[in-house]
Amino acid sequence: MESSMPKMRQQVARQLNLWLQMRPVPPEKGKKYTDKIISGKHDDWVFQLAESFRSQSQDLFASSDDAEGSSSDEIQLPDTATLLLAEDVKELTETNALRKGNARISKDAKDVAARLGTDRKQANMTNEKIEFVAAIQPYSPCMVPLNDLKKIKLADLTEETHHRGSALVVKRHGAILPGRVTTVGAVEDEEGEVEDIELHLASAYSGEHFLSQGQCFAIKEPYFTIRRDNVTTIRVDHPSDIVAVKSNDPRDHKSATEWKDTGNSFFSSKEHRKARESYLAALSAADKTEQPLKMVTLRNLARVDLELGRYDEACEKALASVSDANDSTVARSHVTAYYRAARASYLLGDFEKAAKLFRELLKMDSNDADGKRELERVEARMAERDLGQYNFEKLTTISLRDPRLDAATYASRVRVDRSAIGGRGLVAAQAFEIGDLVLCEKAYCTTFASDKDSFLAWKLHNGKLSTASSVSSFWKQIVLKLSNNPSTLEKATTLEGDYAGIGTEHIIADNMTVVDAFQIHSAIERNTFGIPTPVKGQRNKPFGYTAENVSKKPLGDNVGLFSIAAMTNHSCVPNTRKIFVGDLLLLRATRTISKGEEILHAYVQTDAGVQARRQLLESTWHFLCSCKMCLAQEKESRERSKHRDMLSKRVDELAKAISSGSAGEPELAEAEALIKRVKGLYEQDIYKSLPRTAPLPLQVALAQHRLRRGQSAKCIAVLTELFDMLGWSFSLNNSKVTLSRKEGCETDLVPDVVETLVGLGATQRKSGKSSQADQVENLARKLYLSLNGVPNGWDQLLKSKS
Ligand SMILES: C[S@@+](CC[C@H](N)C(=O)[O-])C[C@H]1O[C@@H](n2cnc3c(N)ncnc32)[C@H](O)[C@@H]1O
Repeated sequence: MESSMPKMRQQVARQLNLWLQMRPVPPEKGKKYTDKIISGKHDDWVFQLAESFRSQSQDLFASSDDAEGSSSDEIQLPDTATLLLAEDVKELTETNALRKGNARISKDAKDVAARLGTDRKQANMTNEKIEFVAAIQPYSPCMVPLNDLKKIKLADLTEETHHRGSALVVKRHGAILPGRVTTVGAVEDEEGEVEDIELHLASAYSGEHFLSQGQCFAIKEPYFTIRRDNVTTIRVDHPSDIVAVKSNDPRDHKSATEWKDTGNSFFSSKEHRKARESYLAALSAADKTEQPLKMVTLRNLARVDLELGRYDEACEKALASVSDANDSTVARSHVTAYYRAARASYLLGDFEKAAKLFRELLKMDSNDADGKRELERVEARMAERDLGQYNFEKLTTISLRDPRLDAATYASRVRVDRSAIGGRGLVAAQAFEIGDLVLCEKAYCTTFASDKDSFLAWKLHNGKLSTASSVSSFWKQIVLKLSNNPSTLEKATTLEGDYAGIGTEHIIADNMTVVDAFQIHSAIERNTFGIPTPVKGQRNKPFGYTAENVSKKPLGDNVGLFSIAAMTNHSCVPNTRKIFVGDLLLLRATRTISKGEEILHAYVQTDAGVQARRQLLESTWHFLCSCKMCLAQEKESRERSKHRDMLSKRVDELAKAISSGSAGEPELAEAEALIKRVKGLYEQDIYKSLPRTAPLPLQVALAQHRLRRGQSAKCIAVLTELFDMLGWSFSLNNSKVTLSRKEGCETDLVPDVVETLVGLGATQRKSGKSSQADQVENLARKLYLSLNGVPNGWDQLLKSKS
């Protein structure tokens, strides 16, 4: 173990370095932390890493807050759970190899309980550590019903294996330690044998419930293994591997009415899972004569399923409750049932069904205010879905309070097809102009760092320690959402990943949808989008809102799954730019796109060097980027790019001087010469129409300067050259204004360019050239939209320049 430590440290340092490259943290700070890890002053180097991440995170936020003059003491560190290290995994594999075929050693129940008590104390003591998740060798969930499995006992667990074809029936023994990543505890079987149990991420929701209830449950095809501390344990990773078992306890024998009433009181106290189980028990206890009771219970079940996010079932149960004519309160209860079924359909995004059900409801009671309001809501979603009619101003404001927006997906302008670049791709179903909305997609699932139940975890996967992020809680959320709503399974199961798992099949066993937690993990690794957080006082969009009412930036990332946008392949010179409004992802065209052309966006920041971009693309998405920009930059001599980098300092200095008004004629002449020099350092043959951004800051400053001086013609000349450098062909003469480009780019255009155009339009208007002014403004508006995503702030910008 000792000998491999330096290597491991370097690996971790590399990972951390890569991560830091992508963050707004000064390089010297990043280096400090990676050096610490490499030198490894303490034996427990991972603890040191966690600590350095902690301080690094604080520094990160301190540095962003400093700029705004606020304090960093607002940072909240997350709770913790399990620590499982690379070395442990290696050690485990070795120990397990030794164990194979040996008999399980019976555990002393008192010892287990005592150990759990100690663990609890330790868990509390280490409450400030960042959690670790270890992705183990994936294994399949059980796909057969409990009745088809052979019942075994704890004493039958003899090998470190998955015990396919068997099931254990157990209940909790002693305390449990619920964690966000892993819940540990002990279970006992009928024979009084005791064994440890670990419920990991996805299985924690269902498992914790059974454990905390002390209720009997079955573990299908139990995975018996050895923990890092050499303790044997049953490990559960898939939620559907845990099944409730009917209790034989006479105290649990109640009438259908009693169960229903119990369910109602659990519902009142917001104990929704317990309420659901009670209603289910009521349904199985009810006999044929109790039809009205069954109908009421079904409606109540639909209500609790809505609360639990189980929309498929909520809809089904609500509709099942309207089939009985003997119900004495038929009319009113049918309205309630339709309302619940319609709401569930709405929340599943099935607006057709929702509208149909609300209309049925209004036929029964045309005055129902809730029904009317909800039907209007559905119709608004349909307009968004069919016509792309969004009120982005309003949505942006709402998103600052609650990023999960009530909005529909608009995807009719694109289709999924085979791609010439790789696998499937998103293709334009129509032609687009610069700034056009190509796609607006509502996330299937999101985790925001500010969510109450979001947590951070360092992830250990295939021996590599990857970034600390909220993706772990996202994984947990998404598996839950898929299990709860089988009709939405393909939102994640059809996505590309490294581990195929159980594929796209809908498998139901014991009334539960089987979701392969490892398959989903693999799919989200490749397909998750990071969503930027608006930070107080910082523009998180080129022009857009400043996030005045966001008081602090929470620790961690915001992530979302957008299944349509996930089909988009990458290019470093993409034809769309992505912008987020809450949990909506917008793709705007950055150049004209023809019908049938593949839609591309940039997975990484395109202003990073070609090597850094390629490295990141390869490590996360496993492909070598061969877009035009990568090929050009690969061909270019390093001397030329180094030379440009050297000149960039002077470019920035001069740009600053010109913008502040302190530059005189000599500086202006130097600026013009420098632009020519930098331009000459790009090889024309290699770059052709690709963006060349090195002189951009100086060109922008110069164009603005000319405009301020009222030198419109000179301003137009600078702008024409600037656009040419960015790969655009721009022409502005007395009769016509045109702008077009062959290649797109996500990060080349800066807001200042658009502002200069707006200013130019205003100058033209003042000098009586109103038709030309209209054209310039129209063009500026398109660029504004392509850059900003939403029209917010455009009117103010126009007014400020007029
Ligand atoms: C988010 S998915 C995009 C959709 C994917 N092509 C599919 O069929 O599901 C990302 C994966 O697409 C492929 N991909 C994306 N951009 C690519 C590119 N420029 N060149 C080659 N493969 C690419 C890689 O396999 C990558 O891991």
